[in-house]
Amino acid sequence: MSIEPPADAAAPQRNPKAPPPGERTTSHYEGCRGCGDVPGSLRVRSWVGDDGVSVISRFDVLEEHQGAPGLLHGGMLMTALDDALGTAYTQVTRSAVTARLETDFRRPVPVGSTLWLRSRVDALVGRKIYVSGEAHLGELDGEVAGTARALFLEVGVEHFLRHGRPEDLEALGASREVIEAARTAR
Ligand SMILES: CCCCCCCC/C=C\CCCCCCCC(=O)SCCNC(=O)CCNC(=O)[C@H](O)C(C)(C)COP(=O)(O)OP(=O)(O)OC[C@H]1O[C@@H](n2cnc3c(N)ncnc32)[C@H](O)[C@@H]1OP(=O)(O)O
Repeated sequence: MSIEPPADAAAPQRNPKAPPPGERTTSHYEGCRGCGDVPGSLRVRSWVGDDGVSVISRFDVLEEHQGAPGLLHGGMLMTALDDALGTAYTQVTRSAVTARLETDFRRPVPVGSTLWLRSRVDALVGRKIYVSGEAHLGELDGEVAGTARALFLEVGVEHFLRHGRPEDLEALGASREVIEAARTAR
């Protein structure tokens, strides 16, 4: 399925409630293995870009992220890109999940390096959010190690209530009655 935004799609507008340029973005979920502060997380950190719409993210590549000897696992790079692109859309719209993520792996990434990612929303069409980004080696204008394009689909809170585990959602403040009602809803 294509994830090319329609040529006449409206340019995304910045959400006035989003943090200002330069400010650190908050993790969308503390338990996230991309950006949460939990064991096993890649600990991707993000900041709002100078234009107030793009997002800059940092990923420090460690031993535990290897795929081949001394080199970053491709799936880990995809996780970092998914998270960075997901953070970019939260600057302009409500919650959404990744429907499709396309990644090009352009350069091997050595353990011990830092990746700087830049991501932005390209278009919003109904529930569809088209996002793209690049991962640069060492600095923001460093060599491009990977590029990604993604389609996120906006979902309501009922998506997480219906498909998620009750104990995780209760920890976020949802009552058991609300969770059960959402799980049994058609
Ligand atoms: C008290 C509770 C509080 C909870 C708070 C939670 C806060 C969280 C907030 C924010 C999260 C940010 C997270 C960012 C970072 C991490 C991102 C991830 O890892 S997400 C996990 C991985 N992704 C999934 O698990 C999706 C699994 N898939 C689905 O659930 C469905 O497939 C879904 C929702 C994506 C779409 O299902 P449909 O039934 O809603 O929609 P349909 O009808 O299938 O598609 C709508 C349109 O989109 C196109 N479409 C769908 N999938 C496509 C694809 N793969 N490629 C191209 N087009 C696609 C279709 O062709 C259709 O297009 P036409 O309207 O006909 O033009």
